[in-house]
Amino acid sequence: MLIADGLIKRYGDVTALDGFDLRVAPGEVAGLVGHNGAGKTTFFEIAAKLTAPDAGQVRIEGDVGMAPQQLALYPSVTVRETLRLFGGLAGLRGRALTRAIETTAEELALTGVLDRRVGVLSGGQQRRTQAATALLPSPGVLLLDEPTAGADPETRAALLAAVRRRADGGATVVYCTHYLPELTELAATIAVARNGRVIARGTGAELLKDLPGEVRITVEGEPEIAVATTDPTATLAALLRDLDRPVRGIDIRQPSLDDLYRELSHVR
Ligand SMILES: Nc1ncnc2c1ncn2[C@@H]1O[C@H](COP(=O)(O)OP(=O)(O)OP(=O)(O)O)[C@@H](O)[C@H]1O
Repeated sequence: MLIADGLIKRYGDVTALDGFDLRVAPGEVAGLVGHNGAGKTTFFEIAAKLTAPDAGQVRIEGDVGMAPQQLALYPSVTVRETLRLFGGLAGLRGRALTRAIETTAEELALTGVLDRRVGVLSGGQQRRTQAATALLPSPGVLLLDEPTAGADPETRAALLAAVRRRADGGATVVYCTHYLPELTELAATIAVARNGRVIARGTGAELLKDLPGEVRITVEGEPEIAVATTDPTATLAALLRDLDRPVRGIDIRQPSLDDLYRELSHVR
């Protein structure tokens, strides 16, 4: 469980967090989205106790595993040594540590590179190694800051599956991304951050409920008609009733997470 309550964090005259609240339950993946500078990374740093808030608090049950946005790995040691180090720091020893390294390497497709030095790995392999350091000890709380940035589709799929598996095993996960379809794949709830606060929170369906979709109709000899509506079926029926020319095409577009994001961030 993770509860952040009224976090405030200032850097000089920049207010990075301005009353940031977030509650995430065990077994839940909360997708944290928001514009550059919204305060997501600052929240992670406070939750992981890397920095202290000026006000407010974070309550966490269990250990924290964090994959920071910037790769933070030692280039001159092997992947296996890296995982040994992080697993050891999390308290794993002996056979339990060896088994955790093997399982995590397997699920993140790192088995073939376990004995290669981190510095010679591809960007995607380094990304997976970074994620593995956080996932390996199966911590109670996972903070993942854009873990799939620059990852190819296979890497992305492996990472998402591994994250979902940890949540299904009871972990509390906060997953930061600018790539919204990932949140659907993760069956994540959503927290939208803006200017240092969480301004919308819920499941995708809850947040999309009041957002308009669009109905488009092409009628012979007329320009296309496009109508924004929260009730596409009723709107379509009304439009069809009033038309006296043959219809050439109908397109109904439901609102998407991208629309939600644009609406809430006012990025147009
Ligand atoms: N150590 C720091 N010193 C000064 N300012 C900082 C520091 N860390 C963050 N900030 C500022 O705080 C604000 C929030 O930054 P933060 O990195 O938390 O945003 P973010 O939502 O993670 O952005 P991004 O999507 O770009 O990763 C920004 O204006 C940033 O410049």
